[in-house]
Amino acid sequence: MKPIIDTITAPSAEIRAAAQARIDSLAKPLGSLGRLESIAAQVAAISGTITPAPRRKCTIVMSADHGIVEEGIACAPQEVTAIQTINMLKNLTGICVLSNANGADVRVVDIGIKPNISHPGLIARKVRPGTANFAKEAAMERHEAEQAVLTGIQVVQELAHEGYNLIGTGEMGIGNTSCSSAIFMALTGASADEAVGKGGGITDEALARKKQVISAALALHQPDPADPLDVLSKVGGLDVAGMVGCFLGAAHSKVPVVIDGFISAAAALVACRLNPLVREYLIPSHRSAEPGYVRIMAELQLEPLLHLDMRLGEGTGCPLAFGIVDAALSMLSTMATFDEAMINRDYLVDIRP
Ligand SMILES: O=C(O)c1ccc[n+]([C@@H]2O[C@H](COP(=O)([O-])O)[C@@H](O)[C@H]2O)c1
Ligand SMILES: Cc1cc2nc[nH]c2cc1C
Repeated sequence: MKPIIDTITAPSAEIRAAAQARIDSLAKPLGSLGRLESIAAQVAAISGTITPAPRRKCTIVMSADHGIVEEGIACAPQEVTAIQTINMLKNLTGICVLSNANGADVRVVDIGIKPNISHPGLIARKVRPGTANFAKEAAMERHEAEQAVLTGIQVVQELAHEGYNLIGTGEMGIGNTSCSSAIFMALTGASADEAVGKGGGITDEALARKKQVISAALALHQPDPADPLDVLSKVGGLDVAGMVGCFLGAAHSKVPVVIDGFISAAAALVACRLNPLVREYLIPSHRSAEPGYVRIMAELQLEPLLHLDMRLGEGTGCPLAFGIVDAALSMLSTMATFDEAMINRDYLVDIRP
C-alpha cells in the first residue's frame, strides 16, 4: 500500500495550461462554459493529452456490513446490505438504472458482507464478514483496514487495465453513515451536531442516540487524527476503506475519480490525508442531503456539480457526473475555435433594406 501512496504524482501542469489555452481559443466568451472548462482542463491534465477521447466509465460499489447496526441507529435491517447487493448484480438498483441511462458500467465488490453471496458478476474480495460494533470494540484490525484499502487499489488497477478511464465510487452498507460521521469527526474535530445526520432515514430519537453512540465511541477509542489507518480500523468500515483504496488507486493510475455522496466524501477525505495529491484527481458529483457532506467538501475545498437533494448512496451521483465530464471533453476536443468560426463570416448576408 505505502509504495502506491508514495508514488502518486500530480497531473501535468503543462497539459492543463495547454488545454486551458485551447479552451480560451474556442468560439465563446472567455470562461462562459464555467465548470465545464475546469473539468475539461483537469481531465486533460490527468490523462496527459490536450484532447481526451470520451471516457469509458464504471462505478465501483463496495458492499459491506457494519457491526454498529446493533445500536439501532441505522436506516434498515442489516440484511438489506446483502439483498441490495444481489439486486445490484441483477441490474435492478438505483445505481444500475442511472448507469444504464448514462452509458456507464457498474462493478460490485463484496469487501465485507456478512453472508456469502454466490453470483458470477460479483467481485468476491471479502476481508472479513462485516465490522465489529465500534461502540464496544475496534471496528477491525489495522491489517484488515490495510487489506481493504489495498483491495480498492487493486480493483481500480484491474479496471484501468480493462480500459476504464473514468471511475465512480459507490457503496452499499447499512449503517455506513455512522462510521463515515465518526471518521470525519476523528480526522477534523467536527462535532456530532456538525457531522451526524439521519442517514437513510431514522427518527429524531434515533438521531440523538446516533450522535451519543458515535461521540462515546470516539472517546473510547481515541483514534489518532494523524494516522488515517488508525481512524479507519477503530471506527471505519470495510466499504469506506475499499473506497479509500479506489481514490488512491485512481490517482496512482492517473484516472479521474468521481465522489458520490457522504460516505464516498468521507473516504475521499481519508485518501487525501494519506496523500494530498489525490485531491487533484477528484470530481465531486452531487451535494448529498446528509448534513456532514458540505463540511467535508469545505475541508477538501471542492464544490459539487449538482444539487438534486439525493441521499441514496450506491454511487448514484457518479453516472450523472459522467455525462457532464463527457460533455466537457467533447467541448475541448470538437468545438470550433474563434479562428475556425470566423472563417464563416463569408456566409453572413447583409439583411439591411
Ligand atoms: O451517500 C449518501 O450521501 C448517503 C446518505 C444516506 C444514506 N446512504 C445510503 O444508506 C445506507 C446507510 O444509511 P444508514 O442510515 O443505514 O447509515 C448506505 O447503504 C448508503 O448507501 C447514502
Ligand atoms: C432499500 C435501500 C436501498 C439502499 N441503497 C443504499 N442504501 C440503501 C438503503 C435501503 C433501505
